[in-house]
Amino acid sequence: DSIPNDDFRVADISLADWGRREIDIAEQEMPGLMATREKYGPQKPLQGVRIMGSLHMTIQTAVLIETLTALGADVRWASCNIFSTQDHAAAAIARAGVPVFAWKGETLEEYWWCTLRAMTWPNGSTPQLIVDDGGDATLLMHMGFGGEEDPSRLAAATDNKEQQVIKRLLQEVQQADEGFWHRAVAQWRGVSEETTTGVHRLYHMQKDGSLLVPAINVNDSVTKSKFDNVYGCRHSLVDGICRAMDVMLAGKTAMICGFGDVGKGSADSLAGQKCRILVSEVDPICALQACMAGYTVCRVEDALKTADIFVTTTGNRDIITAEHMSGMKDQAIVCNIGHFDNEIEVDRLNKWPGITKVQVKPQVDKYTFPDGHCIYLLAEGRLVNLGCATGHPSFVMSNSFTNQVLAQIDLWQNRETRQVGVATLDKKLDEEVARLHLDKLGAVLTEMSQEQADYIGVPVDGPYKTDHYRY
Ligand SMILES: NC(=O)c1ccc[n+]([C@@H]2O[C@H](COP(=O)([O-])OP(=O)(O)OC[C@H]3O[C@@H](n4cnc5c(N)ncnc54)[C@H](O)[C@@H]3O)[C@@H](O)[C@H]2O)c1
Ligand SMILES: Nc1ncnc2c1ncn2CC[C@H](O)C(=O)O
Repeated sequence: DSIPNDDFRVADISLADWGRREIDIAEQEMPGLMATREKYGPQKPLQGVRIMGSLHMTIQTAVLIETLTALGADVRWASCNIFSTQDHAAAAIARAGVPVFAWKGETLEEYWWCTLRAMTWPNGSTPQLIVDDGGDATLLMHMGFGGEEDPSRLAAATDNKEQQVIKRLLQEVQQADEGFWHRAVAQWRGVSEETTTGVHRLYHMQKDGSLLVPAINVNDSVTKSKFDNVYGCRHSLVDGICRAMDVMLAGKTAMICGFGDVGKGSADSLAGQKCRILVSEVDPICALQACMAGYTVCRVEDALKTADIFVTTTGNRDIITAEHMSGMKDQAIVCNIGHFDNEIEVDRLNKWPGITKVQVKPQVDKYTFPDGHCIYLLAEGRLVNLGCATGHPSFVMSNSFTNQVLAQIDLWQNRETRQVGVATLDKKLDEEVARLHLDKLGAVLTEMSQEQADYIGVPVDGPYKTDHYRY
């Protein structure tokens, strides 16, 4: 059980030493973050800044947190997924004195309670900056603010369980302190968003005029999305499926839904294990890319009788329906590596007439349909690499998180002038992040002569590409 405490809540604080030992290893694999501590540590650019994070509480995130505190920040943290916390990482961070509210296997009510606690300092103050992953912290701030503008918004009925949980929590806050969210937004200077789905949410709010603060889209730094989303998933998808099912992958047929950054890495992950790869796509360009990779492009419904493994990677909803699962091969494995669990119709699966569900082990559920065939759903449709394994390894997360730290510094240093809206980091910073990670791999860069630089029209020291260049 989690251990109640005045200003942190983790599963088991006695795991802290184990967490610390693994953080020590991770630091050796995260040169970008360690270089950022060395470069910016002395000047403490985030001195005293209240930063709240809503981002998977993993060993890698622990190194991010301790980089932010090394730069002077006053940090509080929650995870952005009910299954993604690594309890020994949370324990180590709590032991280091950072208020963290996260444990693997939170209920939805506990998840949103953790998010609110991470947002609320003991003296009642709230974050000046947010590090968000998927946009749940940004959502809570905006829904809270909106609920104070118009309380009927919180009273509006919804059949979505998570929305019900959030609205109940916000009504409790409103009863306790009706001006809380207006004061919170008045203190809030910006948010840096980690992932594709969270960035979609930000652009949507920018477009409908509801965005309340400046935001930096970290996902679209090349050294984030073309690394974490691709190579991180290539590494951690197969890890998640193997830890969950320990099934022989070679020779089996895998259906990858979506062939964007995550889909490309996911397809390579299972192709690397000699699976036959099918791909579904709505975008003809990505579909053509899948063909060029030698994969078969078809629809989910075309694969039901042939695919042994289904992986959703779209950031969209209802990709694998309950009907799809009712028509799948016996023993099919179904999982999602997109940010939210709505890619698979889990609620409708649970309500399917005559369905039976048996938990094989945590995050592995066996569903048997009335006709006798069964499917295995991993991590209840939540992102399988963090729910069934430990997510991406440290080196690739160092690229993502170095962008996060640079974004937090940028948001704070430009807080007086930056406009409300969504921006990305400069290409020079993107190239600097890549540069920080080359030595670790023994890469030796070539330097252009001035004549060469002039010939291709770029500065000798970069930026080396135009803003519209596609890597
Ligand atoms: N689990 C992880 O470690 C991890 C890491 C990075 C990103 N993500 C998440 O993964 C998701 C995908 O991210 P991305 O960067 O690859 O996005 P992306 O936009 O590059 O790719 C998504 C692809 O899905 C396709 N798609 C959309 N609807 C579809 C449908 N109905 N059927 C088939 N294809 C469809 C799109 O055309 C697009 O090519 C997001 O939710 C993102 O937040 C997860
Ligand atoms: N090890 C990890 N620590 C923190 N975040 C991680 C890790 N592995 C993947 N991610 C990113 C998840 C992705 O950004 C998402 O949440 O959609």
